[in-house]
Amino acid sequence: MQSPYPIILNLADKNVAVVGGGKVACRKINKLLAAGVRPTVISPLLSPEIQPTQINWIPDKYQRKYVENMDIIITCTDDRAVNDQVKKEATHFQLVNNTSDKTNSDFYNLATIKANDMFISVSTMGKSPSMAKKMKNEIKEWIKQKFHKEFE
Ligand SMILES: C[C@@]1(CC(=O)O)c2cc3[nH]c(cc4nc(cc5[nH]c(cc(n2)[C@H]1CCC(=O)O)[C@@](C)(CC(=O)O)[C@@H]5CCC(=O)O)C(CC(=O)O)=C4CCC(=O)O)c(CCC(=O)O)c3CC(=O)O
Ligand SMILES: NC(=O)C1=CN([C@@H]2O[C@H](COP(=O)(O)OP(=O)(O)OC[C@H]3O[C@@H](n4cnc5c(N)ncnc54)[C@H](O)[C@@H]3O)[C@@H](O)[C@H]2O)C=CC1
Repeated sequence: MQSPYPIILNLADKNVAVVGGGKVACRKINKLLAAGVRPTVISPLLSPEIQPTQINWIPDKYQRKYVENMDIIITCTDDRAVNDQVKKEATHFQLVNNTSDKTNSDFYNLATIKANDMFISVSTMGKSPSMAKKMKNEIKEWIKQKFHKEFE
């Protein structure tokens, strides 16, 4: 992403779908739950760490009809063709995070630190997610030492 536009979203009244129910879906779902969203999850299988009671689970393979009224769609199946299909079938008004193809994605997720009224995030603009995670952890340590704060 050459020229990103950074924002903080209020998703309280938005419909958010996650396509896929594996390891990556679990990470995205946890962040959505922390943002006060009850996501709709479309996946035949759910990883054991995902609590079915916390989501609206559609236990089926992706079909366009399941995401028609969604504002945001995060697609993270292990089938790249399905992820591409989700992106292709989305309307102009839907924002899609295609987790398996950063060149074909409307937005990226960030590595984040939340503490009281502070929200700190790191992005490598898609170049190295593991570096973003590493840097986030180093910043967290630095802030802890400097300000003696606890972080989520
Ligand atoms: C483009 C982006 C799209 C998006 O997901 O939004 C994306 C894409 C991809 N990630 C991949 C791999 C990994 N991602 C992580 C971790 C995180 N990934 C996150 C974000 C993003 N990942 C967006 C850009 C972020 C940026 O700009 O820096 C974080 C920051 C936020 C979050 O997910 O919430 C979160 C850290 C959470 C934290 O804070 O701890 C780890 C490490 C781990 O799991 O421990 C690995 C394995 C190691 C590695 O390969 O680096 C692959 C390769 C898949 C493959 O082919 O195997 C792709 C696909 C591709 O690059 O096209
Ligand atoms: N952006 C990121 O942070 C990262 C992205 N990835 C990408 O994410 C993909 C998924 O990785 P994991 O979660 O580890 O895989 P996983 O194997 O744990 O989970 C895959 C999930 O997709 C579901 N699924 C498969 N076909 C489906 C369909 N047609 N409709 C709906 N759901 C379907 C399965 O039921 C399963 O729950 C990887 O293939 C990789 O491309 C991988 C690591 C990090």
